[in-house]
Amino acid sequence: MPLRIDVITIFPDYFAPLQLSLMGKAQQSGLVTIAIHDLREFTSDRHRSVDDTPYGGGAGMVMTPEPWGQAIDAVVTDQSTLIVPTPAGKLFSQPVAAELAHSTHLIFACGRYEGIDQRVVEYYRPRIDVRELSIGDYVLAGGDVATLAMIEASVRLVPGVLGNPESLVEESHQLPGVEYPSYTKPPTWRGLDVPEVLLSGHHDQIARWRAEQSTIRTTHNRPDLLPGS
Ligand SMILES: COc1ccc(Cn2ccc3ccc(-c4cc(N)[nH]n4)cc32)cc1
Repeated sequence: MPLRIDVITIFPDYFAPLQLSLMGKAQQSGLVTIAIHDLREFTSDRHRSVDDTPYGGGAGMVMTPEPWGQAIDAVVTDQSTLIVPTPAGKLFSQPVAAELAHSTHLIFACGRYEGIDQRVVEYYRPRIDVRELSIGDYVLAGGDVATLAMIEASVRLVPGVLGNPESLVEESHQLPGVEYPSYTKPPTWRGLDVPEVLLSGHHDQIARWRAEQSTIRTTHNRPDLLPGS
């Protein structure tokens, strides 16, 4: 059963990259189907408006609920998971990507302006799985880039999408800490040599060196990922 993804956005062109590379191959292979929907197709006024002023005052505009209700109703089933990117959401992570990779149907609601009227989340929450997700503690201009990141991180975990599933085992965020540094040819580049141990053929020494390098890198860059932190 392929993973179906429906993306609802006012900027469909943001999702052209999903036709390229691994994401494109995943769709051609039939493992994943991705459909992009323009929210403005679900408006009913002459100006195809999707936003209005916020109740309670405040800067900016808020996206009105009805176009979202029409758009989500057009694709939702009882198997759907509705994902709403937002700076206020739970943090997206590799474990969350793995969960999404094993879903049946994902609907991404890509907001803009200051976000989407909260009643959209409130309306669907009793009916289907709804997840408000952040991709990090910084503020984007909308949910589109967050959706691209979450789709890429999740689809690459769909069984069969990655040619070599072996590469999933060692990568960062699956094992404690971050991955060790990588090197390839040439053995010397602008006077810089590849660490000798990697050319030695001693696989247990290489494994030990890589584990040490992972700990050094994690301690320096991501002490929060160290065991017991
Ligand atoms: C209340 O403050 C703001 C609220 C929203 C915005 C812009 N914006 C509109 C929709 C939307 C969806 C997701 C995100 C987002 C997600 C992450 N991790 N960073 N930024 C940002 C979004 C600006 C400010």
